[in-house]
Amino acid sequence: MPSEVKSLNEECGIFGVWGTPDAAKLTYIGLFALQHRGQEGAGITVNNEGHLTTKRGFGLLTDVFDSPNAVDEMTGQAAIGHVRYSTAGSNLLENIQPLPFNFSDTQFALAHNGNLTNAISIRKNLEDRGAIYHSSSDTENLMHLIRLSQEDNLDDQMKEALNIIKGGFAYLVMTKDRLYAALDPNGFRPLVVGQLPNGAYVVCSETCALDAVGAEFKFDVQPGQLIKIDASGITVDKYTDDTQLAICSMEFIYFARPDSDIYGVNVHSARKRMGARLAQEQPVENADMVIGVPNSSLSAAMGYAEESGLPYEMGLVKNQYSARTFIEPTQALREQGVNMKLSAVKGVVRGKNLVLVDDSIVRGTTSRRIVKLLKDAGAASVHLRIASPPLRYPCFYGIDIQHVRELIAANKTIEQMREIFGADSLGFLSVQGVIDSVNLKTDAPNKGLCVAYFDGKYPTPLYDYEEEYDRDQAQLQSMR
Ligand SMILES: O=P(O)(O)OC[C@H]1O[C@H](OP(=O)(O)OP(=O)(O)O)[C@H](O)[C@@H]1O
Ligand SMILES: NC(=O)CC[C@H](N)C(=O)O
Ligand SMILES: [Mg+2]
Repeated sequence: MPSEVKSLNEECGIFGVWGTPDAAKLTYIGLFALQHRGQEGAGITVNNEGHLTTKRGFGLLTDVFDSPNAVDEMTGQAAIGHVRYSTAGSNLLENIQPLPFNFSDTQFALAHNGNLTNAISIRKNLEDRGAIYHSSSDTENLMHLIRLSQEDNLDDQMKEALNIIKGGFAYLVMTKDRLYAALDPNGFRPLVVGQLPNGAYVVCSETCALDAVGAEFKFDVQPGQLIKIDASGITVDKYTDDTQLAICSMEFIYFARPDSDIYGVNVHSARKRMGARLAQEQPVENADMVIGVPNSSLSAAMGYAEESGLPYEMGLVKNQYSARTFIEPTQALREQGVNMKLSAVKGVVRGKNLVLVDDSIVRGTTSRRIVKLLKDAGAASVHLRIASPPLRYPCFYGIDIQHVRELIAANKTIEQMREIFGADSLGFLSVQGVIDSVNLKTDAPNKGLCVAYFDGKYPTPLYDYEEEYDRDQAQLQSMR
Protein backbone atom coordinates (compact mmCIF):
# COMPACT_ATOMS: atom_id res chain seq x y z
CA MET A 1 0.00 0.00 0.00
CA PRO A 2 1.49 3.38 -0.88
CA SER A 3 2.51 5.39 2.17
CA GLU A 4 1.14 8.60 0.66
CA VAL A 5 -2.45 7.35 0.89
CA LYS A 6 -4.80 8.88 3.42
CA SER A 7 -4.04 8.22 7.07
CA LEU A 8 -7.65 8.25 8.11
CA ASN A 9 -9.46 6.05 5.72
CA GLU A 10 -12.97 6.77 4.70
CA GLU A 11 -15.73 4.34 4.87
CA CYS A 12 -17.59 3.63 1.64
CA GLY A 13 -20.11 5.50 -0.44
CA ILE A 14 -23.37 4.11 -1.84
CA PHE A 15 -25.69 5.34 -4.57
CA GLY A 16 -28.90 3.92 -6.01
CA VAL A 17 -31.51 5.11 -8.53
CA TRP A 18 -34.83 3.57 -9.62
CA GLY A 19 -36.94 4.23 -12.71
CA THR A 20 -34.94 6.33 -15.16
CA PRO A 21 -33.10 5.79 -18.46
CA ASP A 22 -29.29 5.85 -18.16
CA ALA A 23 -29.46 4.54 -14.59
CA ALA A 24 -25.88 3.18 -14.67
CA LYS A 25 -24.48 6.44 -16.03
CA LEU A 26 -26.26 8.43 -13.29
CA THR A 27 -24.89 5.99 -10.74
CA TYR A 28 -21.39 6.51 -12.12
CA ILE A 29 -21.81 10.28 -11.81
CA GLY A 30 -23.22 9.96 -8.28
CA LEU A 31 -20.40 7.65 -7.20
CA PHE A 32 -17.86 10.04 -8.73
CA ALA A 33 -19.08 12.66 -6.21
CA LEU A 34 -18.67 10.07 -3.43
CA GLN A 35 -15.19 8.90 -4.45
CA HIS A 36 -13.69 10.53 -1.32
CA ARG A 37 -15.46 7.85 0.75
CA GLY A 38 -13.54 4.90 -0.70
CA GLN A 39 -10.77 4.31 -3.21
CA GLU A 40 -9.97 0.59 -2.93
CA GLY A 41 -12.68 -0.71 -5.21
CA ALA A 42 -15.83 0.34 -7.04
CA GLY A 43 -18.78 -1.25 -8.80
CA ILE A 44 -22.21 -0.80 -10.35
CA THR A 45 -25.12 -3.24 -10.72
CA VAL A 46 -27.66 -2.31 -13.38
CA ASN A 47 -31.21 -3.61 -13.63
CA ASN A 48 -32.41 -4.03 -17.22
CA GLU A 49 -36.06 -5.14 -17.34
CA GLY A 50 -35.52 -7.29 -14.26
CA HIS A 51 -32.12 -8.68 -15.22
CA LEU A 52 -29.21 -7.65 -12.95
CA THR A 53 -25.64 -7.29 -14.25
CA THR A 54 -22.68 -6.24 -12.11
CA LYS A 55 -19.30 -4.77 -13.03
CA ARG A 56 -16.80 -4.22 -10.21
CA GLY A 57 -13.08 -3.96 -9.78
CA PHE A 58 -10.10 -2.58 -7.89
CA GLY A 59 -9.22 1.06 -7.51
CA LEU A 60 -10.98 4.29 -8.33
CA LEU A 61 -14.16 4.50 -10.36
CA THR A 62 -12.10 5.66 -13.34
CA ASP A 63 -9.92 2.52 -13.05
CA VAL A 64 -12.92 0.18 -13.07
CA PHE A 65 -14.89 2.04 -15.76
CA ASP A 66 -11.91 2.93 -17.91
CA SER A 67 -13.64 3.64 -21.24
CA PRO A 68 -16.91 5.35 -22.25
CA ASN A 69 -18.27 1.96 -23.33
CA ALA A 70 -17.74 0.46 -19.89
CA VAL A 71 -20.72 2.39 -18.55
CA ASP A 72 -22.67 2.92 -21.81
CA GLU A 73 -23.09 -0.81 -22.32
CA MET A 74 -24.78 -1.14 -18.91
CA THR A 75 -28.27 -0.26 -20.10
CA GLY A 76 -31.13 -0.33 -17.64
CA GLN A 77 -33.73 1.62 -15.67
CA ALA A 78 -32.33 1.13 -12.17
CA ALA A 79 -28.88 0.72 -10.66
CA ILE A 80 -26.92 0.68 -7.42
CA GLY A 81 -23.23 1.39 -6.95
CA HIS A 82 -20.51 1.42 -4.32
CA VAL A 83 -17.06 2.90 -3.70
CA ARG A 84 -15.19 0.85 -1.10
CA TYR A 85 -12.74 1.20 1.68
CA SER A 86 -12.72 -2.17 3.45
CA THR A 87 -13.42 -2.45 7.17
CA ALA A 88 -14.09 -6.19 7.30
CA GLY A 89 -12.74 -8.68 4.80
CA SER A 90 -9.63 -7.61 2.96
CA ASN A 91 -9.23 -5.91 -0.39
CA LEU A 92 -10.22 -8.90 -2.55
CA LEU A 93 -12.28 -8.82 -5.75
CA GLU A 94 -15.05 -10.94 -4.22
CA ASN A 95 -15.49 -8.36 -1.42
CA ILE A 96 -15.88 -5.40 -3.78
CA GLN A 97 -19.48 -4.22 -3.95
CA PRO A 98 -22.24 -4.34 -5.06
CA LEU A 99 -22.22 -8.01 -4.01
CA PRO A 100 -24.19 -9.86 -6.72
CA PHE A 101 -26.31 -12.96 -5.91
CA ASN A 102 -27.91 -15.23 -8.49
CA PHE A 103 -30.58 -17.58 -7.17
CA SER A 104 -32.61 -20.03 -9.25
CA ASP A 105 -35.68 -17.85 -8.82
CA THR A 106 -34.28 -14.31 -8.64
CA GLN A 107 -31.26 -12.01 -8.39
CA PHE A 108 -30.11 -9.57 -5.70
CA ALA A 109 -27.37 -6.97 -5.38
CA LEU A 110 -26.19 -5.45 -2.08
CA ALA A 111 -24.25 -2.27 -1.31
CA HIS A 112 -23.30 -1.39 2.27
CA ASN A 113 -21.63 1.48 4.10
CA GLY A 114 -20.67 0.68 7.67
CA ASN A 115 -19.41 -2.25 9.67
CA LEU A 116 -21.41 -5.02 11.34
CA THR A 117 -20.33 -5.84 14.89
CA ASN A 118 -21.83 -9.36 14.99
CA ALA A 119 -20.79 -10.51 11.50
CA ILE A 120 -18.33 -13.12 12.72
CA SER A 121 -20.78 -14.86 15.03
CA ILE A 122 -23.61 -14.79 12.46
CA ARG A 123 -21.32 -16.34 9.88
CA LYS A 124 -20.04 -19.02 12.25
CA ASN A 125 -23.58 -19.89 13.22
CA LEU A 126 -24.79 -20.11 9.61
CA GLU A 127 -21.72 -22.00 8.37
CA ASP A 128 -22.31 -24.56 11.12
CA ARG A 129 -25.72 -25.02 9.53
CA GLY A 130 -24.27 -25.43 6.04
CA ALA A 131 -24.19 -21.90 4.60
CA ILE A 132 -21.57 -21.26 1.92
CA TYR A 133 -20.24 -17.71 1.81
CA HIS A 134 -18.95 -16.12 -1.42
CA SER A 135 -16.82 -13.42 0.22
CA SER A 136 -15.08 -12.56 3.49
CA SER A 137 -17.00 -9.30 3.84
CA ASP A 138 -19.42 -8.61 6.71
CA THR A 139 -21.89 -7.23 4.13
CA GLU A 140 -22.82 -10.69 2.80
CA ASN A 141 -24.51 -11.74 6.05
CA LEU A 142 -27.66 -9.79 5.24
CA MET A 143 -28.27 -11.83 2.08
CA HIS A 144 -28.10 -15.14 3.98
CA LEU A 145 -30.47 -13.85 6.66
CA ILE A 146 -33.01 -12.62 4.08
CA ARG A 147 -33.03 -15.96 2.28
CA LEU A 148 -33.25 -17.97 5.51
CA SER A 149 -36.18 -15.98 6.84
CA GLN A 150 -39.44 -17.92 7.13
CA GLU A 151 -41.55 -14.79 6.59
CA ASP A 152 -43.77 -15.04 3.52
CA ASN A 153 -42.95 -11.78 1.78
CA LEU A 154 -39.74 -9.92 1.02
CA ASP A 155 -40.64 -6.82 3.10
CA ASP A 156 -40.95 -8.95 6.23
CA GLN A 157 -37.90 -11.04 5.37
CA MET A 158 -35.90 -7.81 5.09
CA LYS A 159 -37.23 -6.58 8.44
CA GLU A 160 -36.38 -9.83 10.18
CA ALA A 161 -32.84 -9.85 8.76
CA LEU A 162 -32.26 -6.18 9.65
CA ASN A 163 -33.18 -6.93 13.27
CA ILE A 164 -30.51 -9.63 13.50
CA ILE A 165 -27.50 -7.68 12.24
CA LYS A 166 -25.83 -5.19 14.63
CA GLY A 167 -23.47 -2.26 14.24
CA GLY A 168 -23.24 0.36 11.53
CA PHE A 169 -25.10 -0.04 8.27
CA ALA A 170 -26.58 1.97 5.47
CA TYR A 171 -27.69 -0.72 3.00
CA LEU A 172 -29.02 -0.67 -0.55
CA VAL A 173 -30.63 -3.91 -1.71
CA MET A 174 -31.79 -4.20 -5.33
CA THR A 175 -33.90 -7.03 -6.72
CA LYS A 176 -35.48 -7.45 -10.15
CA ASP A 177 -38.50 -5.36 -9.18
CA ARG A 178 -37.52 -3.05 -6.30
CA LEU A 179 -34.85 -1.11 -4.46
CA TYR A 180 -34.64 -1.12 -0.65
CA ALA A 181 -32.63 1.27 1.52
CA ALA A 182 -32.14 0.64 5.24
CA LEU A 183 -30.32 2.48 8.03
CA ASP A 184 -29.10 1.02 11.34
CA PRO A 185 -30.92 1.92 14.59
CA ASN A 186 -28.30 4.56 15.51
CA GLY A 187 -27.93 6.04 12.03
CA PHE A 188 -24.14 5.89 12.30
CA ARG A 189 -23.78 6.65 8.58
CA PRO A 190 -25.54 9.33 6.54
CA LEU A 191 -28.14 8.31 3.95
CA VAL A 192 -30.40 10.62 1.94
CA VAL A 193 -33.26 10.37 -0.53
CA GLY A 194 -33.69 12.69 -3.50
CA GLN A 195 -35.77 12.90 -6.66
CA LEU A 196 -34.82 13.55 -10.28
CA PRO A 197 -36.83 16.01 -12.41
CA ASN A 198 -38.43 12.99 -14.16
CA GLY A 199 -39.73 11.71 -10.81
CA ALA A 200 -37.21 8.88 -10.33
CA TYR A 201 -35.91 8.38 -6.77
CA VAL A 202 -32.27 8.42 -5.74
CA VAL A 203 -30.83 7.12 -2.42
CA CYS A 204 -27.21 7.87 -1.56
CA SER A 205 -24.66 8.53 1.17
CA GLU A 206 -24.34 12.30 0.84
CA THR A 207 -26.27 15.21 -0.64
CA CYS A 208 -23.24 16.15 -2.79
CA ALA A 209 -24.14 13.12 -4.97
CA LEU A 210 -27.75 14.34 -5.29
CA ASP A 211 -26.42 17.70 -6.52
CA ALA A 212 -24.08 15.94 -8.95
CA VAL A 213 -26.96 14.13 -10.69
CA GLY A 214 -29.39 17.05 -10.56
CA ALA A 215 -31.68 15.44 -7.98
CA GLU A 216 -33.66 17.45 -5.46
CA PHE A 217 -33.11 16.57 -1.79
CA LYS A 218 -36.22 14.98 -0.25
CA PHE A 219 -35.27 13.68 3.23
CA ASP A 220 -32.61 12.14 5.44
CA VAL A 221 -33.28 8.46 6.06
CA GLN A 222 -33.89 8.07 9.82
CA PRO A 223 -32.42 5.38 12.11
CA GLY A 224 -34.40 2.13 11.87
CA GLN A 225 -36.13 3.03 8.61
CA LEU A 226 -36.69 0.71 5.67
CA ILE A 227 -37.44 2.49 2.39
CA LYS A 228 -38.87 0.68 -0.63
CA ILE A 229 -38.87 2.10 -4.14
CA ASP A 230 -40.65 0.26 -6.93
CA ALA A 231 -43.01 0.81 -9.87
CA SER A 232 -45.67 2.18 -7.52
CA GLY A 233 -43.38 4.81 -5.98
CA ILE A 234 -41.69 5.17 -2.59
CA THR A 235 -42.78 3.65 0.75
CA VAL A 236 -41.23 4.72 4.04
CA ASP A 237 -41.48 1.97 6.65
CA LYS A 238 -39.45 0.92 9.71
CA TYR A 239 -38.07 -2.38 10.94
CA THR A 240 -37.59 -1.32 14.59
CA ASP A 241 -38.71 1.36 17.08
CA ASP A 242 -35.68 0.83 19.27
CA THR A 243 -33.66 3.68 17.76
CA GLN A 244 -31.47 6.54 18.95
CA LEU A 245 -29.53 8.81 16.63
CA ALA A 246 -25.74 8.61 17.12
CA ILE A 247 -24.33 9.70 13.77
CA CYS A 248 -20.54 9.44 13.47
CA SER A 249 -19.03 12.80 14.50
CA MET A 250 -16.09 12.10 12.17
CA GLU A 251 -18.51 12.55 9.25
CA PHE A 252 -18.76 16.21 10.27
CA ILE A 253 -15.10 16.54 11.30
CA TYR A 254 -13.45 14.86 8.35
CA PHE A 255 -15.24 12.30 6.17
CA ALA A 256 -18.12 14.00 4.41
CA ARG A 257 -17.68 16.49 1.61
CA PRO A 258 -17.98 20.15 2.68
CA ASP A 259 -20.82 20.78 0.22
CA SER A 260 -22.96 18.01 1.76
CA ASP A 261 -25.72 18.62 4.32
CA ILE A 262 -26.36 16.00 7.00
CA TYR A 263 -29.66 16.25 8.91
CA GLY A 264 -29.93 19.81 7.70
CA VAL A 265 -26.42 20.85 8.81
CA ASN A 266 -23.97 21.93 6.14
CA VAL A 267 -20.64 20.16 6.69
CA HIS A 268 -18.41 23.13 5.74
CA SER A 269 -20.36 25.42 8.10
CA ALA A 270 -20.12 22.90 10.97
CA ARG A 271 -16.34 22.70 10.42
CA LYS A 272 -16.09 26.49 10.39
CA ARG A 273 -17.92 26.64 13.71
CA MET A 274 -15.56 23.98 15.11
CA GLY A 275 -12.62 26.17 14.02
CA ALA A 276 -14.17 29.24 15.63
CA ARG A 277 -14.81 27.34 18.88
CA LEU A 278 -11.21 26.09 18.78
CA ALA A 279 -10.02 29.71 18.56
CA GLN A 280 -11.99 30.46 21.75
CA GLU A 281 -10.85 27.35 23.59
CA GLN A 282 -7.22 27.32 22.39
CA PRO A 283 -6.11 30.85 21.44
CA VAL A 284 -2.56 31.68 20.30
CA GLU A 285 -0.93 34.94 21.32
CA ASN A 286 1.08 37.04 18.87
CA ALA A 287 0.34 34.88 15.83
CA ASP A 288 0.70 36.40 12.35
CA MET A 289 -1.67 34.17 10.39
CA VAL A 290 -3.76 30.99 10.34
CA ILE A 291 -3.06 28.25 7.83
CA GLY A 292 -4.96 25.03 7.17
CA VAL A 293 -3.84 21.59 6.03
CA PRO A 294 -5.39 20.85 2.65
CA ASN A 295 -7.89 19.55 2.07
CA SER A 296 -10.24 18.64 4.86
CA SER A 297 -9.17 21.17 7.53
CA LEU A 298 -9.49 24.30 5.39
CA SER A 299 -13.03 25.01 6.61
CA ALA A 300 -11.95 24.78 10.28
CA ALA A 301 -8.91 27.00 9.58
CA MET A 302 -11.20 29.64 8.04
CA GLY A 303 -13.39 29.55 11.15
CA TYR A 304 -10.35 29.89 13.43
CA ALA A 305 -9.05 32.87 11.43
CA GLU A 306 -12.42 34.64 11.35
CA GLU A 307 -12.96 34.22 15.10
CA SER A 308 -9.43 35.28 16.09
CA GLY A 309 -9.27 38.19 13.63
CA LEU A 310 -6.10 36.82 12.06
CA PRO A 311 -5.46 36.62 8.30
CA TYR A 312 -6.24 33.26 6.69
CA GLU A 313 -3.32 32.34 4.44
CA MET A 314 -2.25 29.58 2.10
CA GLY A 315 0.83 28.20 3.79
CA LEU A 316 0.61 24.64 2.47
CA VAL A 317 -0.43 23.22 -0.89
CA LYS A 318 -1.40 19.67 -1.69
CA ASN A 319 -0.50 17.95 -4.92
CA GLN A 320 -3.87 17.05 -6.43
CA TYR A 321 -2.51 13.87 -7.95
CA SER A 322 -0.94 12.41 -4.79
CA ALA A 323 -3.76 9.92 -4.18
CA ARG A 324 -3.04 8.33 -7.54
CA THR A 325 0.64 7.56 -7.16
CA PHE A 326 1.91 4.13 -6.28
CA ILE A 327 5.54 5.24 -6.47
CA GLU A 328 6.64 6.50 -3.11
CA PRO A 329 9.81 8.01 -1.69
CA THR A 330 11.97 5.63 0.34
CA GLN A 331 12.51 6.39 4.03
CA ALA A 332 15.99 7.71 3.19
CA LEU A 333 14.58 10.10 0.57
CA ARG A 334 11.88 11.18 2.99
CA GLU A 335 14.51 12.04 5.58
CA GLN A 336 16.19 14.24 2.95
CA GLY A 337 12.94 16.19 2.81
CA VAL A 338 11.33 14.49 -0.20
CA ASN A 339 7.56 14.91 0.04
CA MET A 340 5.06 14.07 -2.65
CA LYS A 341 1.85 15.18 -0.98
CA LEU A 342 2.18 18.52 0.81
CA SER A 343 4.54 21.47 0.25
CA ALA A 344 5.07 24.67 2.22
CA VAL A 345 4.60 28.03 0.52
CA LYS A 346 7.95 29.50 1.59
CA GLY A 347 7.22 33.05 0.52
CA VAL A 348 4.18 33.11 2.81
CA VAL A 349 5.42 31.37 5.96
CA ARG A 350 9.07 32.51 6.17
CA GLY A 351 9.70 34.39 9.45
CA LYS A 352 6.05 34.15 10.51
CA ASN A 353 4.35 32.89 13.69
CA LEU A 354 1.79 30.38 12.46
CA VAL A 355 -1.40 28.90 13.80
CA LEU A 356 -1.56 25.60 11.92
CA VAL A 357 -5.07 24.10 11.98
CA ASP A 358 -5.75 20.45 11.14
CA ASP A 359 -9.00 18.61 11.71
CA SER A 360 -7.68 15.45 13.34
CA ILE A 361 -4.64 13.49 14.44
CA VAL A 362 -4.77 9.74 13.91
CA ARG A 363 -1.33 8.21 13.72
CA GLY A 364 0.41 11.59 13.87
CA THR A 365 2.19 11.14 10.53
CA THR A 366 0.76 14.29 8.94
CA SER A 367 1.42 16.55 11.96
CA ARG A 368 5.01 15.38 12.24
CA ARG A 369 5.64 16.05 8.56
CA ILE A 370 3.94 19.41 8.23
CA VAL A 371 5.47 21.01 11.32
CA LYS A 372 8.90 20.04 9.95
CA LEU A 373 8.00 21.26 6.45
CA LEU A 374 6.96 24.66 7.80
CA LYS A 375 9.99 24.99 10.06
CA ASP A 376 12.28 24.00 7.19
CA ALA A 377 10.55 26.70 5.14
CA GLY A 378 11.58 29.28 7.76
CA ALA A 379 8.47 29.62 9.96
CA ALA A 380 9.37 31.41 13.22
CA SER A 381 6.92 29.31 15.25
CA VAL A 382 4.25 26.70 14.57
CA HIS A 383 1.28 26.45 16.97
CA LEU A 384 -0.68 23.34 16.07
CA ARG A 385 -4.43 23.46 16.74
CA ILE A 386 -6.68 20.45 16.10
CA ALA A 387 -10.38 20.99 15.40
CA SER A 388 -11.41 17.73 17.13
CA PRO A 389 -10.62 16.10 20.49
CA PRO A 390 -7.75 13.57 20.76
CA LEU A 391 -8.78 10.30 19.04
CA ARG A 392 -8.19 7.73 21.79
CA TYR A 393 -10.60 4.88 21.12
CA PRO A 394 -11.26 2.69 18.08
CA CYS A 395 -14.36 2.73 15.87
CA PHE A 396 -16.32 -0.45 15.13
CA TYR A 397 -19.07 1.07 13.01
CA GLY A 398 -17.26 1.70 9.74
CA ILE A 399 -13.89 3.45 10.13
CA ASP A 400 -10.91 1.20 9.61
CA ILE A 401 -9.14 1.99 12.90
CA GLN A 402 -9.87 -0.88 15.24
CA HIS A 403 -6.73 -0.91 17.42
CA VAL A 404 -5.86 1.76 19.95
CA ARG A 405 -2.16 1.15 19.44
CA GLU A 406 -2.56 2.85 16.04
CA LEU A 407 -3.79 6.05 17.67
CA ILE A 408 -1.01 8.33 18.86
CA ALA A 409 -3.27 10.18 21.34
CA ALA A 410 -4.11 6.88 23.03
CA ASN A 411 -0.45 6.30 23.80
CA LYS A 412 0.99 9.77 24.41
CA THR A 413 0.13 12.84 26.45
CA ILE A 414 -0.51 16.14 24.70
CA GLU A 415 2.92 17.38 25.80
CA GLN A 416 4.61 14.22 24.47
CA MET A 417 2.81 14.66 21.14
CA ARG A 418 3.85 18.32 20.95
CA GLU A 419 7.43 17.27 21.42
CA ILE A 420 7.24 14.47 18.83
CA PHE A 421 5.75 16.86 16.27
CA GLY A 422 8.28 19.61 17.06
CA ALA A 423 5.44 22.14 17.45
CA ASP A 424 5.73 25.22 19.67
CA SER A 425 2.34 24.46 21.22
CA LEU A 426 -0.49 22.00 20.70
CA GLY A 427 -4.19 22.29 21.55
CA PHE A 428 -7.35 20.29 20.78
CA LEU A 429 -11.06 21.12 20.58
CA SER A 430 -13.24 19.76 23.44
CA VAL A 431 -15.90 17.08 22.92
CA GLN A 432 -18.57 19.61 23.95
CA GLY A 433 -17.07 21.98 21.36
CA VAL A 434 -17.78 19.43 18.61
CA ILE A 435 -21.31 18.75 19.87
CA ASP A 436 -22.22 22.45 20.14
CA SER A 437 -20.66 23.31 16.77
CA VAL A 438 -22.54 20.59 14.86
CA ASN A 439 -25.68 21.39 16.86
CA LEU A 440 -28.09 18.76 15.49
CA LYS A 441 -31.70 19.37 16.47
CA THR A 442 -32.40 16.28 18.58
CA ASP A 443 -32.79 15.26 22.22
CA ALA A 444 -30.56 12.19 21.78
CA PRO A 445 -27.38 12.00 23.93
CA ASN A 446 -24.51 14.17 22.64
CA LYS A 447 -27.09 15.91 20.46
CA GLY A 448 -27.25 12.87 18.20
CA LEU A 449 -23.50 12.40 17.65
CA CYS A 450 -21.35 9.33 18.26
CA VAL A 451 -18.22 10.60 20.06
CA ALA A 452 -16.96 7.18 21.18
CA TYR A 453 -13.52 7.69 19.54
CA PHE A 454 -13.00 10.54 22.03
CA ASP A 455 -14.65 9.27 25.23
CA GLY A 456 -14.82 5.47 24.79
CA LYS A 457 -18.57 5.44 25.43
CA TYR A 458 -20.05 3.31 22.67
CA PRO A 459 -23.76 3.68 21.97
CA THR A 460 -24.18 -0.11 21.46
CA PRO A 461 -22.67 -3.33 22.84
CA LEU A 462 -19.57 -4.30 20.81
CA TYR A 463 -20.58 -7.95 20.31
CA ASP A 464 -17.80 -9.78 18.42
CA TYR A 465 -15.33 -6.94 19.11
CA GLU A 466 -15.82 -6.88 22.90
CA GLU A 467 -13.02 -9.30 23.72
CA GLU A 468 -10.52 -7.70 21.35
CA TYR A 469 -11.39 -4.26 22.72
CA ASP A 470 -10.85 -5.37 26.33
CA ARG A 471 -7.53 -6.97 25.37
CA ASP A 472 -6.40 -3.78 23.59
CA GLN A 473 -7.38 -1.59 26.55
CA ALA A 474 -5.52 -3.89 28.97
CA GLN A 475 -2.44 -3.80 26.74
CA LEU A 476 -2.64 -0.01 26.64
CA GLN A 477 -2.90 0.23 30.43
CA SER A 478 0.22 -1.90 30.80
CA MET A 479 2.11 0.37 28.35
CA ARG A 480 1.28 3.52 30.36
O1 LIG B 1 -2.39 11.71 12.02
P1 LIG B 1 -2.49 11.11 10.67
O2 LIG B 1 -2.44 9.60 10.75
O3 LIG B 1 -1.50 11.64 9.70
O4 LIG B 1 -3.95 11.42 10.11
C1 LIG B 1 -4.58 12.67 10.18
C2 LIG B 1 -4.62 13.38 8.86
O5 LIG B 1 -5.29 12.58 7.87
C3 LIG B 1 -6.39 13.30 7.34
O6 LIG B 1 -6.05 13.98 6.15
P2 LIG B 1 -5.72 13.24 4.77
O7 LIG B 1 -4.26 13.22 4.59
O8 LIG B 1 -6.40 11.95 4.77
O9 LIG B 1 -6.26 14.11 3.59
P3 LIG B 1 -7.32 15.28 3.37
O10 LIG B 1 -7.25 16.23 4.52
O11 LIG B 1 -6.88 15.93 2.11
O12 LIG B 1 -8.66 14.65 3.25
C4 LIG B 1 -6.75 14.30 8.40
O13 LIG B 1 -7.41 15.43 7.85
C5 LIG B 1 -5.42 14.67 8.98
O14 LIG B 1 -4.80 15.67 8.21
N1 LIG C 1 -16.13 1.16 4.80
C1 LIG C 1 -17.28 0.53 4.66
O1 LIG C 1 -18.37 1.08 4.79
C2 LIG C 1 -17.07 -0.90 4.36
C3 LIG C 1 -18.30 -1.72 4.09
C4 LIG C 1 -18.06 -3.18 4.42
N2 LIG C 1 -17.93 -3.38 5.85
C5 LIG C 1 -16.79 -3.67 3.73
O2 LIG C 1 -15.83 -3.98 4.36
O3 LIG C 1 -16.75 -3.77 2.54
MG1 LIG D 1 -6.19 16.24 6.33
